[in-house]
Amino acid sequence: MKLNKKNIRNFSIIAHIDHGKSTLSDRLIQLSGIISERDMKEQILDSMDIERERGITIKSQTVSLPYTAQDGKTYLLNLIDTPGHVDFSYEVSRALASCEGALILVDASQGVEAQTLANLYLAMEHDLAIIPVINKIDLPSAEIEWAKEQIEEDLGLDSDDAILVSAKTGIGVDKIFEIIVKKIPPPVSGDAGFFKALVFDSHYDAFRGTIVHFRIFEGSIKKGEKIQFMSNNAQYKVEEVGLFQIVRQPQDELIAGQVGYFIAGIKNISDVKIGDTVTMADKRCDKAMAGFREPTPVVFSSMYPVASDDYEELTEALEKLKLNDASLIYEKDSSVALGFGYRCGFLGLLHLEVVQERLEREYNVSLILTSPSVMYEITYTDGTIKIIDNPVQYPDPAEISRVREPFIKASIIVPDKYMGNVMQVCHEFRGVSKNYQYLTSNRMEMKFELPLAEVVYEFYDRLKSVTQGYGSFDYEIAGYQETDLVKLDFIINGERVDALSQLIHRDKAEARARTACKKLREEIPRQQFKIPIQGAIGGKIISRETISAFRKDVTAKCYGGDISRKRKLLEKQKKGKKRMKMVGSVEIPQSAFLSVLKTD
Ligand SMILES: Nc1nc2c(ncn2[C@@H]2O[C@H](COP(=O)(O)OP(=O)(O)OP(=O)(O)O)[C@@H](O)[C@H]2O)c(=O)[nH]1
Repeated sequence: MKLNKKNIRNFSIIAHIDHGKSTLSDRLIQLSGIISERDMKEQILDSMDIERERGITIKSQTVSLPYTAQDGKTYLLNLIDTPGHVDFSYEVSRALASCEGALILVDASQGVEAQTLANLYLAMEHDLAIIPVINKIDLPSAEIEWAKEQIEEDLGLDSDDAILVSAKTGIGVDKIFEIIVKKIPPPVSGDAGFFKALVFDSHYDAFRGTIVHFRIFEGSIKKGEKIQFMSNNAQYKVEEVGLFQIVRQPQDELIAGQVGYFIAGIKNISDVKIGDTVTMADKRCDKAMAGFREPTPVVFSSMYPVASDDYEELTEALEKLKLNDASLIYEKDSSVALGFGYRCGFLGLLHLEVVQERLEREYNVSLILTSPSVMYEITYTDGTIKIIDNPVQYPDPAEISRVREPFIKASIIVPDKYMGNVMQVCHEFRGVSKNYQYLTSNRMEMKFELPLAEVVYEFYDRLKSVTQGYGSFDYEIAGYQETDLVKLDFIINGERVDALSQLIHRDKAEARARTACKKLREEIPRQQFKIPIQGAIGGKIISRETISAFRKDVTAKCYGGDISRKRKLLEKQKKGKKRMKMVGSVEIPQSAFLSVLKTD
C-alpha cells in the first residue's frame, strides 16, 4: 500500500528531565508492535551506554510507529525523542523543527517545572499542536487535579484535553495514538515539483558510511536518485532510503512529510551538516530552508591524548563524533605540558563530560582535559578588546584595563518553603536576585542573574540538594558584566603546569587554590622524590602542599593474606599507569586534571 501524506504524523515528546519521556516512548513502541515483547529491552530509545548509566537522554532518536486508527486507516506516527537536560535544549529545537505536534508531559507529583515551560515556548515558536499528558498517575503522591490546574495556569493549555497516563504501568497510554491522529495535523507541504529535505541528525556507520537522518518537506526520494547538499553542492547517488524502527527498515521510497534516513556512500564526514537542506540536481529547490538555531558553546576546555602518539586517533574520533553531535566545536591547540590537542567548545559541563566519556568509550582514546572556562572579554589599556576562553591567553594584568564575564538570567521554580535556601545558594554563586512571583499558592518562580562561570560548575547539583530535588532550573545567556578576574596557576615540583591554570574571580581564588592543592596531593602518586605543589597568582604563592617521597611496595599495606586483594591493587596500579602523563619530572594521572575543579 502506498503511503499518503495525510496518514503521516510527526511528533515529539517534551518534558522536564525525569518526567518520563523515555519510559513513555518505550511504551508507545511496545504498543505499536514493531518489535516483539521479548526484544523489548528496557529504555530502548536511550541506547547510548552513558544514557543508560546516567538515566538521561542526550541524543534525540527517531522511530516510526504504524497505527491503525478508529477510522480503519493505517497511519505512520514518527516519534522524535528529545533530551531533557538544560545543556541539550539545542537538540530539542532540532527535533521540533521536524514535527507538526508535541506531547507535553507533566509528572503528576512534580507538576510544571522550569524546563516544561522552556520547552513549551520552543514548541510554540515552531507553531506545533500541543497535547498535554499527565504522567505517573500510579504514584501515591500523584496529584492530578493540582497538575491540571498548573497546565491551565502555567502553560495556558486546556486541562480538559490532558491525557492521564502511567508510562510505567501502561494505564491510559493506548489513548495517545488516537489523539495524535486527531489533534496533530498531517504535514502540509509536498507537491511543489522539486525536492527539499532538512538534515536534522546524522551518525557514522563503519560499514555504510554516513547515515543522514532527514525530514522531507517537498517531493519524494528513491534509491538511485542523485541528491545534492545545498550548503556545499556536494552530490551523491542514493544507495538506500528507509525508516527507523529501532533497526533501519529500507523502503522503496520516502515521500514528503516523512522522517527517515538515507545512505549515499558519503565518506567525507564534513560534507554533512546538521541543519543543511538536501535537494536533487534535477529537482532543485531554489532556496535553502532556515537552518536550526546555531548551538552556542559556553564552556571551553582543551583535550589532549594521554599518549602523545594517539593524536591522530583523537583527530579522527572528534571528526566522527562531530557528525553525531553538531553542537561540539573544536580547533587545534597545544600546551607546553601536554603537547598537541584540541580546544573544544561545549554547551555545558554535562555536555563536556558526555563528550569525554564517548571519546573514551566509543573511540578508545584516553584523554586529559584542562580546566573548563567560559569566554571573557578583555579590554587592554590601549583600548583594544579581545575575547578569550583559555587561561593561557590571559594577558599580563598590567596590560588590562577591564575584564567582563558572561552572565545568565536564571529562572528557578520551587515550592516557597525553599525560598531561603535558594537565595543563599544563589548568593554563594555570586548571583543577584532580580524578582520573584508566585505561580500558585505555594510555588514560586525566582529570577536571578548569575555569572555563567559559577553556574557551569556545581550550581545545579547544589540547587537540587538544597531544595530536596524540587527546585528546577532553566537559563539563557544575558550579556557581559564587569568582573575582578585573576589567573590561578599551579606549580608542581617547581614547574608551572599550563594545563592546570584557571581563570577565577579574585574572591574565590584562595579557597580554590587551597582545595585544589589538597586534591592534587591526593591524586598524584608518590614518586622517588618529594614533590611540592603550589597555587599561585602571578608571582605570589597562595597555597602549598607537599607529597612526601615514595614507599616502593604498594602492596605492603595489605598485611599478607589476601592474595586477590593484592592482585587487584597491582592491577589498579598498572591501569593507573596507562593514564599517567609525564609533566617535567612528575607523573600526573589523568584524574588529577579534573580534580582541581572540585570544590569539596
Ligand atoms: N511511578 C512511575 N514512575 C515512572 C513513570 N514514568 C516514568 N517513571 C520513572 O521516572 C524516572 C524517569 O523516567 P525517564 O523515562 O527516564 O525520564 P525522562 O523524562 O526520559 O528523562 P530524560 O531522558 O533524562 O529526559 C524513571 O525512574 C522511570 O522509571 C510512571 O508512569 N510512574
